Amino acid sequence: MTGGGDALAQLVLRDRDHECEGFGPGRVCVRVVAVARLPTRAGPFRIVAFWNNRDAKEHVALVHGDVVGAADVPVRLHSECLTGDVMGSLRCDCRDQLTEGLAAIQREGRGVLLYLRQEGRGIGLINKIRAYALQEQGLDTVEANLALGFRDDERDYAVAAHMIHGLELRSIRLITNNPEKIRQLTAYRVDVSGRIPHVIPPGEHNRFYLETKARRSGHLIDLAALEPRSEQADPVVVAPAPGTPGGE
Ligand SMILES: Nc1nc2c(ncn2[C@@H]2O[C@H](COP(=O)(O)OP(=O)(O)OP(=O)(O)O)[C@@H](O)[C@H]2O)c(=O)[nH]1
Ligand SMILES: [Zn+2]
Repeated sequence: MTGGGDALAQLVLRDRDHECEGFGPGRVCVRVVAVARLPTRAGPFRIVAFWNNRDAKEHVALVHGDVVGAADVPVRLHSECLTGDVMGSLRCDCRDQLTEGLAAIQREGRGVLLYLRQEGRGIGLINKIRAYALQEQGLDTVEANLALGFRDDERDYAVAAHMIHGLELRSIRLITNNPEKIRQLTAYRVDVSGRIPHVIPPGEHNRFYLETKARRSGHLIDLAALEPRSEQADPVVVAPAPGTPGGE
């Protein structure tokens, strides 16, 4: 069965009364609370919903193949980006990273994408839009966060680590360019047995953003080696109506 459904369903039963000392400074503890099939454009997944004891954020895992109890499982940690993931914003590379992350897991034949509700690298949607406004005045992404009184990256991966332990992944190959994710997960006792690079070619609007990630935030991205990508290349889904611009 796609997604190792039975083993995942068992986790819901296992976690009914789960309570541990928690992970990280916030002592966050999560429970697997629901599992269902999720056919996607990228292929078949199962979606696993997690409850946590600290806030109302509903984190989920998309699981493909048999992963419970497995080693060297490809794992992508995706941080929520409403503007990119949902609206197709070209200011960042998040939507392409999400699509490519799911595709990579399908190619590998198994894997997990954790969709983490860490909008704006943990500062939230309103503050991310404030940061965008500052970037329009010439600040880069790091400077904008600092000007708002935040660290350049407020994300903590304790919840992700607990989710990985909750799925009983023995070791993971992390799909990322961000060494901080590997550092934090390792500190939370996740066995990171390898790294799979996750580089999206730059487009016109996000080139400076990607350069800033490489230059200032330590991401392992060699932009010079990448061919530029043509943006807005998503095929239209609905054909223009006759009589409208672009229509018959
Ligand atoms: N504060 C802030 N957050 C942003 C900005 N642009 C994108 N984000 C957020 O950045 C997060 C994605 O993180 P990235 O730094 O792109 O990538 P990463 O996940 O750290 O690294 P990889 O694993 O290599 O992809 C999402 O939560 C976005 O909402 C920005 O200009 N300012
Ligand atoms: Zn984004």
